[in-house]
Amino acid sequence: MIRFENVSKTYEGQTKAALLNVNVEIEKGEFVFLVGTSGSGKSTFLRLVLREHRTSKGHIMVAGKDLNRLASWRIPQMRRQIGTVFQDFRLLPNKTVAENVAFALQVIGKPRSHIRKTVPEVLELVGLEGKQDRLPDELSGGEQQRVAIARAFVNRPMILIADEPTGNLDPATSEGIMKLLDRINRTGTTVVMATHDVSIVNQMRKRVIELENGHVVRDESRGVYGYQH
Ligand SMILES: Nc1ncnc2c1ncn2[C@@H]1O[C@H](COP(=O)(O)OP(=O)(O)OP(=O)(O)O)[C@@H](O)[C@H]1O
Repeated sequence: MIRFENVSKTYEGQTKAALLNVNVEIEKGEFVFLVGTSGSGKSTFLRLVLREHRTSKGHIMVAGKDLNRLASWRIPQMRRQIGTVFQDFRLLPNKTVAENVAFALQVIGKPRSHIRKTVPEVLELVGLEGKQDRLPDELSGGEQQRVAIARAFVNRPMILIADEPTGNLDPATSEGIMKLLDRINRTGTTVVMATHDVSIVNQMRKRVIELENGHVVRDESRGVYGYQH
């Protein structure tokens, strides 16, 4: 589903590479944690998958397509297949819960009848039934993140990218969010999540890819956050 072939990325004006000779293959339906200290290259990895940046060297294949060869006009179409969730939720503050989720479908031209049917379904899936008319600031952080996940998933993307989705949440709330991401993963969606959350990684026992100074230094199935000694 996602393949990095000898990928290096050096940002403009920088001498040090943010990623260096990264080779990674993520299969359809996998759940992968990306870990590593601040600045190790996790966000760069995710941004390259979204084609927010180009590689400096090497190739990235997403669903069989080489991102370097993708015409610019095809990028929005490619991104529709990838849902994104961030630490800071990024909801539209003046739209209700339902409107935030519906908006994701409106912008890709889905018919109104489809939106009317799909939005309540996905709100139920994320556990927000009854809260569809609230504004984001009338919700807890965990609920806001559920809206963001509903919005990312409503279009049933092949891949869900989550950059520190529990970074602003307490441990109990984070656990609920992880259960939800796990449930989404079980529908067949490939999930790639960058995190610093030790206890979550240790609890979930999924594949762990660790980056250090832009290198992959560890790639373990059913891994833990740090090395086991
Ligand atoms: N837009 C940019 N321009 C220049 N350098 C950048 C840019 N974005 C990231 N970098 C550099 O690339 C390296 C990797 O950064 P990246 O954001 O990928 O790390 P990270 O592992 O996601 O860190 P964090 O856990 O703090 O989010 C760092 O040295 C960073 O300073």
